[in-house]
Amino acid sequence: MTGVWPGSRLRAAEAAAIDAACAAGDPDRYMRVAAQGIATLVLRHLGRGGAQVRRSAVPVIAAPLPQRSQVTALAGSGVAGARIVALVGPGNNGGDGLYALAALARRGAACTAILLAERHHGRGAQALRLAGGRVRMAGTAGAERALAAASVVLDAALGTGARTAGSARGRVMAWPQLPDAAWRIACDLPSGLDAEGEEPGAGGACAGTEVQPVESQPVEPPWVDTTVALGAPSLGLVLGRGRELCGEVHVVPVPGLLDPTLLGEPAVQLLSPNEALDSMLSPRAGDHKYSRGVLGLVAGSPAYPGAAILCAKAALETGVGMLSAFTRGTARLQFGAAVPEAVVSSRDQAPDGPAASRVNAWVLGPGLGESEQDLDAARRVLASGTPAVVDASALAVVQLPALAPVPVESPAPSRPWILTPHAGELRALSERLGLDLPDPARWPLASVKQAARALRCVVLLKGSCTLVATPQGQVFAAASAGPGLAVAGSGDTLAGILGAVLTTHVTRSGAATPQELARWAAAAAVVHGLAGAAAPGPAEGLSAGIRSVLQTR
Ligand SMILES: NC(=O)C1=CN([C@@H]2O[C@H](COP(=O)(O)OP(=O)(O)OC[C@H]3O[C@@H](n4cnc5c(N)ncnc54)[C@H](O)[C@@H]3O)[C@@H](O)[C@H]2O)[C@@H](O)CC1
Ligand SMILES: Nc1ncnc2c1ncn2[C@@H]1O[C@H](COP(=O)(O)OP(=O)(O)O)[C@@H](O)[C@H]1O
Repeated sequence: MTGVWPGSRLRAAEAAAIDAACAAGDPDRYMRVAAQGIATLVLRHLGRGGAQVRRSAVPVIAAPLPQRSQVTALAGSGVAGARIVALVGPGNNGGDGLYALAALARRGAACTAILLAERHHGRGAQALRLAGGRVRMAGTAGAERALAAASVVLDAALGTGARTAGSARGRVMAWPQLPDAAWRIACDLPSGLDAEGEEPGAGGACAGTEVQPVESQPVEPPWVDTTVALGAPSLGLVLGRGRELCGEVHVVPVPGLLDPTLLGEPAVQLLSPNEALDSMLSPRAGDHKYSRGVLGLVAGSPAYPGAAILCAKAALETGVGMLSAFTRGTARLQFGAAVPEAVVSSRDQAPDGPAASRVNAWVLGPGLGESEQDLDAARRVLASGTPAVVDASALAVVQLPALAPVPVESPAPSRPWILTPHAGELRALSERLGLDLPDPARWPLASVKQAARALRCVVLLKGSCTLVATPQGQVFAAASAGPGLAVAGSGDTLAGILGAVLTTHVTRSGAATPQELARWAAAAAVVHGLAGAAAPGPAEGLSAGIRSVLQTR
């Protein structure tokens, strides 16, 4: 897993190492390592990958869309003569950019640094000049020409220091438009994106929004094809607009820079595709359908028959031993015809009828509807204490725990549930139960943590980066999904994947800790995102996407 921290924590954890490098007479020691990482990613784009890039060849976050710039033809054509421009800000982010350009100029690229402010990193600029590169002020004819001709643009205007601008707040930097036709790479994070801000009250802004300088206009962060996080990724890359703007994210290790004791626990842990796929249990040689696990489904209603079908198909593709569906009316017939593998019973059989006796875990909610009769079935299942995914309209039956919140050290959850709201559903839950959560659309991390703590169960908040919190405050994240998943029925598919993962795990290993539940939930969300990328289009196709993703294991 890759830890993600607020920018201020990263800055605090690197301060001592940078001070020590200064005292030793080599203040730019870490900056040169970071710059080498940036340069090698540019070289890889140009078709001349270096060793460091091969080591970090798998990005921690894959681009949500195919690369947006149009310059794919350049890839493979090599570095000699490539026109590379860096937009250089006044701080150390600009220093990274200057040193990276210097490294690329030494490899034969035609490199120009465009200074966005008078103040800049002098030694970095000197290194660039010595390597044969040019330094131009923004707004000059030379700068404009270089920018227009660039095939690669490095955004090194602002990094994690953007928010702590201090005296520079109010001074507006020259901010040229990045050319669409160039491949764009950001140094640490797209400039002007806030790396901070987990919760309201800490300065107003939240991670992943544009920084708000006190007196000047907010800087509009650019979108880029690739972001190179230096040392470790900051929260701005996963929250808010981060997923939309940062493209593919690579972490360049900068050994010795970050002091682990000052860094502490990450705010969020990102699950990689491989880690997620490893959480998908394959059947063992001796398995039979019951040892593999039976998933119970309280879903579908005459008004919404399709959601239960999408959910069931996703669960079957992910892999369960058996699926037992409890539905009603005309939905029962439709479900039986569409999912012939399932045993279909009437809703009032859940969870005590014979067909429910072997159910190891439940999914409640997809297409359930709002009638009291249907919601009662969900209530009965929750009262049974069997692990459950609580989705869609079933969220309406969740109540606050009877006891005061948080026996934080409790090893197993008394409520082995995974709630799966999107921001609107979490807001509604918060209002109904008087939780007083911050707005989940604006403060996803704070709201999901507070919800999990108050409800004393695992909460998965859906979004472009899906966050899963335990009552103890640990948060896992899935950032594999693209906006193609924003289609009706996509959430039902996630519930099905999650139901299958939950069922197979609890059947094999028994009671689960909240941390295990949360990790499985994040794994399911990663697979959901990968399935969306493999099978773009209507949600019906996501089952085929799941199959192709799981075949890569
Ligand atoms: N010093 C080192 O050895 C290392 C530095 N690192 C880099 O350093 C960055 C942080 O550097 P800094 O702390 O210098 O901060 P930044 O370079 O991110 O930006 C802060 C600078 O920009 C100015 N500024 C901020 N907002 C402004 C605005 N709206 N208009 C005009 N000026 C504005 C501030 O006064 C300050 O000088 C990281 O993001 C990373 O890129 C990494 O390379 C790791 C190693
Ligand atoms: N822009 C986006 N980028 C990535 N994933 C998205 C985006 N929009 C939606 N999703 C994902 O798609 C799913 C939508 O779920 P939901 O809103 O419950 O849909 P429905 O109820 O129609 O099935 C969630 O898993 C969410 O994380």
